[in-house]
Amino acid sequence: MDGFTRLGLSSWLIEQCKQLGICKPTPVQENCIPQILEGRDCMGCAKTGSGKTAAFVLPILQKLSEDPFGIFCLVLTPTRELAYQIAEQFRVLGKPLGLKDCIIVGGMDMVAQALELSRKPHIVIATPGRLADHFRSSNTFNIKKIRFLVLDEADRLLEQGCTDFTQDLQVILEAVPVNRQTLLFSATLTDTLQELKTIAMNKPFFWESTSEVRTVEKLEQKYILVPEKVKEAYLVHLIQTFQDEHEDWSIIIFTNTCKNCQIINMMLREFSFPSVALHSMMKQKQRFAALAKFKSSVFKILVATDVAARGLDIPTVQVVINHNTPGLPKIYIHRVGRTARAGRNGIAITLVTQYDIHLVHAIEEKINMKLGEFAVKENEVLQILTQVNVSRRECEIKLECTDFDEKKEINKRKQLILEGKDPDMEAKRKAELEKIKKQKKKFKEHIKQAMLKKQDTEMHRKQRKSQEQKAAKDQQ
Ligand SMILES: Nc1ncnc2c1ncn2[C@@H]1O[C@H](COP(=O)(O)OP(=O)(O)OP(=O)(O)O)[C@@H](O)[C@H]1O
Repeated sequence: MDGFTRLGLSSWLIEQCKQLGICKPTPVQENCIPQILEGRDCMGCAKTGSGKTAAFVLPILQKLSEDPFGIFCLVLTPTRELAYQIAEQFRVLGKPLGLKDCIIVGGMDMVAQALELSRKPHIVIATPGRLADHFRSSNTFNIKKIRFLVLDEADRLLEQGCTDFTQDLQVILEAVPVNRQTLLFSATLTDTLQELKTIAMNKPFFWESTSEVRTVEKLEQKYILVPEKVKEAYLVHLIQTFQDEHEDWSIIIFTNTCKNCQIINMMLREFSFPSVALHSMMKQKQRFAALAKFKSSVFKILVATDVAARGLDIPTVQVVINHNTPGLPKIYIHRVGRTARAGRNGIAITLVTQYDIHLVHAIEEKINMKLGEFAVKENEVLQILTQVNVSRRECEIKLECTDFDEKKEINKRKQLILEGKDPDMEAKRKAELEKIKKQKKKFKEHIKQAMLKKQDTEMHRKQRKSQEQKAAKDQQ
């Protein structure tokens, strides 16, 4: 019997899978699909690029085909780009059903979205913030009868990171029926397991891929130890090398801030590299356009913040470069998971400064393997060092001449107002917190120094005593 038939999927769905080159189920699909078809809640934790999306899309489509009504399923996901990608999988696999889907994400026209929602699509794919806004502002639709609630990248949706989804999630969870089927997927579920169990309350089936190493086998993982000030020269050298040595190449570079992302992209363009940026300070239309150009290989380099770290499935990406070492191992796992997907090869190179070595140790402990050192021709880097540093500085100055920082400040204030907070009060509160933090740090340092001094005095006292005892013995 065919792999997918064995799992209980209908022939029309199997035919759709074949058209996408999906012929044999991956382990997460093999284990989760039958349980979902049986009606159980499910938590699936499997490595990046292992087919988790189809593991929930396929059984949902099958159930929808048996009893079609809208709104049948709600999928929540942390980023806008990911929402579009998931919608595409539903569309392609669900084509024979005449599937109606609706994407509800920030940065797009809210009135048009409300209209679409009122037309009762079968599947709604949303980022929590915008969907919660719809609930707060209108009552033209409801999701009281949905059969499935999916949280893709579930752990991220529960985290209180730079974008905190928890309040919006609360609004949404109050609007969905209790007797729904809840499906939670991610490559890094385990840290948030207890919280997730409060959402998937119906004795969830939990499946985790059993593998010692948390990243995929075909991913080569390397690091380069570099001083902070010469990172860009190494970056340019690495890209140049890949360009020279490979015909068909495609790279994602992860950076720590929107500003850095913008500057690095500007700088790479100065060196005539085909690069494009993706970060949250860009307008949504620009974000989609950038990603589309990268996906279609018009641009071979995507410089991105962590907005692109999770879920994006771009098979042509062979290299991931971490311009900064991620502060959390799970962010590392998702970032490097943008390459070596679905059994392909890939390489991830992390630029590490002397201050980040402890972060690398934490990553190695989490993924259960050591990163190897990437050999670099230092003399070649030295040759371009000055040119690259000048170029970076020029780009910084160019950016300072635009209203980038101002825009950032305005965006922050807008966000605070949306959250019902007073931006000026918040700024005051932040400044006070900062002051307290500094005082605490100073106090800690003071105590540390006092302890060291005490230890030092104690050691000297012991040394003196033992010398005196020795002298007394010698005299005797
Ligand atoms: N059974 C299969 N056989 C071959 N390819 C598959 C199979 N299932 C899914 N794929 C393909 O594998 C790729 C990765 O799948 P997907 O994006 O669902 O990964 P994921 O597990 O969600 O990864 P991430 O954790 O990064 O989000 C996609 O291009 C998808 O079409």
